[in-house]
Amino acid sequence: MSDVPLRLAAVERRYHTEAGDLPVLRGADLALAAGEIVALVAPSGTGKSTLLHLAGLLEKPDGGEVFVDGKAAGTLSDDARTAIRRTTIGFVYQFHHLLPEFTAEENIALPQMAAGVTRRDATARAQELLAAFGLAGREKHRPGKLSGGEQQRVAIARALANRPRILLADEPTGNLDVGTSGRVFDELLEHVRGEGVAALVATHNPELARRMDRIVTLAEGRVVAAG
Ligand SMILES: Nc1ncnc2c1ncn2[C@@H]1O[C@H](COP(=O)(O)OP(=O)(O)OP(=O)(O)O)[C@@H](O)[C@H]1O
Repeated sequence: MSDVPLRLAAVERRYHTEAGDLPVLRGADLALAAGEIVALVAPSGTGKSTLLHLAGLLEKPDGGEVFVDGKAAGTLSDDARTAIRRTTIGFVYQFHHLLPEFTAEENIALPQMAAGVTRRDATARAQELLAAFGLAGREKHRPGKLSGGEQQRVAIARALANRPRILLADEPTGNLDVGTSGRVFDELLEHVRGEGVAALVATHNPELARRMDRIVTLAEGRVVAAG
């Protein structure tokens, strides 16, 4: 295993629009050390989601390379990229994207079963995570029966279920009221630190950003250090 679970090297991404080419990332470099938690704080429209999609191997860069655990993603087959997304990377979004017809426990067990874990072990891990997030007793609830904060806790637990080395989060508490957001965010950080996961977390909230190890921003399509 590499000591640098995630590295972006000279990554470029442009979108083709009716008005012409829109260069969003223009040689972005970023390395996450094992267990390091980095905040990505940048104005709207500067490319935070784009960078997270590339880091998560959901899209391919137009130039440069993304390295996951030292492996150049561009050299991998689609199947190998999918396997890395399942086992090495966890994702949390602003909206929870839980499956409404499944219980909290099943939502956390299913991605583990997709990665080859037995139902029994996946359910045990789901229960352990739900308890760690203060949701013991809510295992059989469907997402619609949970509060916004509880839904987001389940989504975070799901992202950690396969013990990823990397967590990518895009405004993970952006949909919650201020008080709940702060609490859920602290729980996210506690569990990410506890499990030694490297994390890249996009947020508009400077107060939440300061709780992380380091803050970076985007300027002219590149990653630069922020205050
Ligand atoms: N699929 C696409 N096609 C064309 N343009 C796109 C596409 N996706 C993003 N863009 C444009 O690229 C730029 C960066 O978008 P991105 O979503 O990465 O920004 P962001 O920093 O995450 O913004 P926000 O903070 O508002 O979520 C924006 O100008 C956006 O309009």
